[in-house]
Amino acid sequence: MRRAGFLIRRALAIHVGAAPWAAALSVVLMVVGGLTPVAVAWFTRAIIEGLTTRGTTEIVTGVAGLGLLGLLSPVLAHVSHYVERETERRVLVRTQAELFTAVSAHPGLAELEDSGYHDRLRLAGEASRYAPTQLSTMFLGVGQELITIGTFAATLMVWSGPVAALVFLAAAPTLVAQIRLARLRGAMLERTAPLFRRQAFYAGLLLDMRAAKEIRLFGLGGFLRGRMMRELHAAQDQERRQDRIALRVDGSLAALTGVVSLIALAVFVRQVLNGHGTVGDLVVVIAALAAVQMSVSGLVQQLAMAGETMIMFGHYVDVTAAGRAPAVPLPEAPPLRRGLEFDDVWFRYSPDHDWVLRGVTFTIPYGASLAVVGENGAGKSTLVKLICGFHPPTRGVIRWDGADITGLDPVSLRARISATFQDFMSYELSAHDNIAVGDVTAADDPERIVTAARTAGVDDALRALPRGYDTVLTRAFTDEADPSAGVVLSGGQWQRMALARACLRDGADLLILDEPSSGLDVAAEHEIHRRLSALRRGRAGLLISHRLNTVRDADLIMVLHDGTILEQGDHAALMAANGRYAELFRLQASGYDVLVTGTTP
Ligand SMILES: Nc1ncnc2c1ncn2[C@@H]1O[C@H](COP(=O)(O)OP(=O)(O)OP(=O)(O)O)[C@@H](O)[C@H]1O
Repeated sequence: MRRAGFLIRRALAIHVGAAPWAAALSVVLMVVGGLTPVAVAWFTRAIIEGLTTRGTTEIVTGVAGLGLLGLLSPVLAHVSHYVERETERRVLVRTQAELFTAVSAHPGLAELEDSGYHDRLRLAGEASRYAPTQLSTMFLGVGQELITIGTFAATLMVWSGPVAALVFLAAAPTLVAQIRLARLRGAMLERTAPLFRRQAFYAGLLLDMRAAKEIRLFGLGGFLRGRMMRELHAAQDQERRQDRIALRVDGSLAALTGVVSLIALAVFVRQVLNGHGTVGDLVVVIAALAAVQMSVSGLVQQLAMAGETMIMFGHYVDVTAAGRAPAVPLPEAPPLRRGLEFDDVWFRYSPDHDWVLRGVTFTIPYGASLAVVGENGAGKSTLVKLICGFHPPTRGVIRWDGADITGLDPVSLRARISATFQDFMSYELSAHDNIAVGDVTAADDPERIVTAARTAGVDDALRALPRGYDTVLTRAFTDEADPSAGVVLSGGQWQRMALARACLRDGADLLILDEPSSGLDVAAEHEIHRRLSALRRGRAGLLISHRLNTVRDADLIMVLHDGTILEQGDHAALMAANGRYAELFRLQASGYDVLVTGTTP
């Protein structure tokens, strides 16, 4: 109950904060709406009493009252509709801003890699569109129904206290049942969330341009569609089961209320026949019974929806509350002058996973470069995620100029790092914007964008596009008037774009390059590495690569194997040691000779 109260207060706060005048108007409309049915009943009674007793004043009062209500009601219905729509719009602006601020405020990746968080996020996203408005509207709706029921209760009491009590007691089980049903429905929504998420995933995959080639070549359409439909059927089965329970409960309780109203009506008709009351009184009683029945079913609907909406809104409140800035702001990361140090770092993605890093210790002195090599899954990219503060080390410390990075403000730390990730993004934006996302402060400085593109060796290719740097790099949003407007780059060109993004942050203290040239041809790779080693100069550099010819210039080379450092040293030392590095280097060099000269050494 305390949680329900908290959620309603939060929804009302969003409503009032987004549209204060609309909230005030809604309260007025609620009171007017709640009093209207009883006013209609009493004015009708006045007319009937006037007609039977020839009382002109009563007839005039009744007709004037009904006429006024007849005029006001439709106008107020339109005003109310407008106020609701305007409130929805303003609340949506507020909730979308709040939700996406919270999502991007998460400093790490742990939440985003958690499927439970994605379910909550999906529900929170849905809730942000309607829940706060619906909850506050329901709160007002319940208020309106209670005013109507209260005023009619007083009316029925005038004629027969016990019958009035019976009518209201009959409504009690309905209300209790609705609260139970709302809980069941909430639990059902949580069970169906993962099913709908997977259904959306398969649907998205079927529509994804990047997946289109493999889906067609491997004939995956039917397979993926089958999985999508399986998830949809499973989710709908849960919904159907819930709807059938609601049908049984609601149907029985509605019949009970109907029977009780019928008994009450028979009692009142008998009372009038026995001379205790007039035809006008009977009209009011009939109106009261009908109104109470309507209001109870209105309340039932409001409460049924309120329970469900509250659970959905709860996800919104939880998601937006998490990821807020810490109460005590962390100190900013200082400029890197000494270096970056890993001190006995152990890491696993969760307690259920195996260790990925097992006691890794190394230092990248400022001004020097470290190259990390090792087989697939050795933990190389995980090192990058830890340096960027996406995950904290499970044990051990990473120091940035001597300071533990978990104690530093992550935003300021990342501002001092530039990186190309192995799984870099290809944004469906213009070529200019695709580079500018590396440092949005350069968005209005074409000179910096072009310089970065030149360093990454992609400037010529971008100039040759139909609209140069303004060409949109996707065919998904093509302009019908100009079909050449959208262009798709090659894999290697996209990799250069990712490099250009990293080059744009030319003031960064640490440059991280994770497989920066895996998609480039041999000549291009050589050229790019020449430029990148110039870029690394005068700062700390971390290069991860499977192509050992690209790492030989690094000051220190580290071979990672199953999360531990197998060997380290510069190229010459490692070759002399004749260990794993030397073995791999010779293997690759022989492959290269076969490729280039057609001879084996
Ligand atoms: N988000 C994650 N959650 C759980 N396990 C993960 C996650 N990311 C990576 N791993 C696991 O961590 C291990 C190391 O992965 P990592 O990407 O660091 O390897 P890598 O050395 O960069 O490999 P590659 O050369 O193939 O890029 C792998 O076993 C991988 O399955």
